[in-house]
Amino acid sequence: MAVPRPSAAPRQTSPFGATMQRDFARPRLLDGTHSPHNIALYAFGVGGVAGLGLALAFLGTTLQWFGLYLVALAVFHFFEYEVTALYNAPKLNLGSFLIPHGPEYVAATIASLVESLVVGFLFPSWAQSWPLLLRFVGLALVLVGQSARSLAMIQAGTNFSHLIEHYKRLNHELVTTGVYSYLRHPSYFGYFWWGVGTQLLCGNLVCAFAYAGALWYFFRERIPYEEELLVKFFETEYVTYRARTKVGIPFIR
Ligand SMILES: C[S@@+](CC[C@H](N)C(=O)[O-])C[C@H]1O[C@@H](n2cnc3c(N)ncnc32)[C@H](O)[C@@H]1O
Repeated sequence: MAVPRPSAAPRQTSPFGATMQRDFARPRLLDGTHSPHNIALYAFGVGGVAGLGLALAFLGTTLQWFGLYLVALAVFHFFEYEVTALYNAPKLNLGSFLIPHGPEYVAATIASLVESLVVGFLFPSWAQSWPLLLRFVGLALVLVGQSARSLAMIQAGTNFSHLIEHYKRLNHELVTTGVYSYLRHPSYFGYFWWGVGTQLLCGNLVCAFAYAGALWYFFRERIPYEEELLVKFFETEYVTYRARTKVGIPFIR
């Protein structure tokens, strides 16, 4: 999850990196990347995860809470794509689904499944003793986190990008209104609390701490790096804006 410093001439890579560059000026759905086959495949994947989650949750299985996590996961990825399609169409490509999301992300999802399985089948009394209140706190965090993230993407519009931009585009404007008037990184705030919330919802004590730690470390590295670039882009305008806003992730200022 380490993020290179600007001085290290960073280049962001992603399984979709090359496509992302190429797609920038193209109309969506009219190129090979957005072929009906590819769209169908991704929609099937997201829908399948949501369906599996709903089945686990509502058929009263041992993995019922993990099932709700799968539903939250499917909703998250669907919104990443759909909000980009509606509010940031020039940057839309299949990478907008944010699937896959990197090896750490896959490992985190598997870890959550493993903990849910171990606790559910080997220590069922521990699973039953997990306070319902904590599950509701988790659900509330998932809802707040998802809303903050989607709202940030909507309000930032074409100023939002899934990858950090290293050069200022002519039409890149500093967003300081709406949710950005309180939080200067609302999509990161949302993702952090959403992630922690999913594990409280599952009743996964180890993963709740592990997710909080990993996400905290990731954003503690990423935010100063992104802000260094934003100061270069917007100079005193960003410095002033930074001084009057919060991050909303513990111990990151
Ligand atoms: C993944 S988005 C995250 C945006 C923001 N950090 C957040 O959490 O909502 C990263 C891109 O957003 C841009 N960005 C971040 N804050 C911004 C702001 N207040 N106004 C305009 N662009 C911003 C950065 O230049 C970067 O290319």
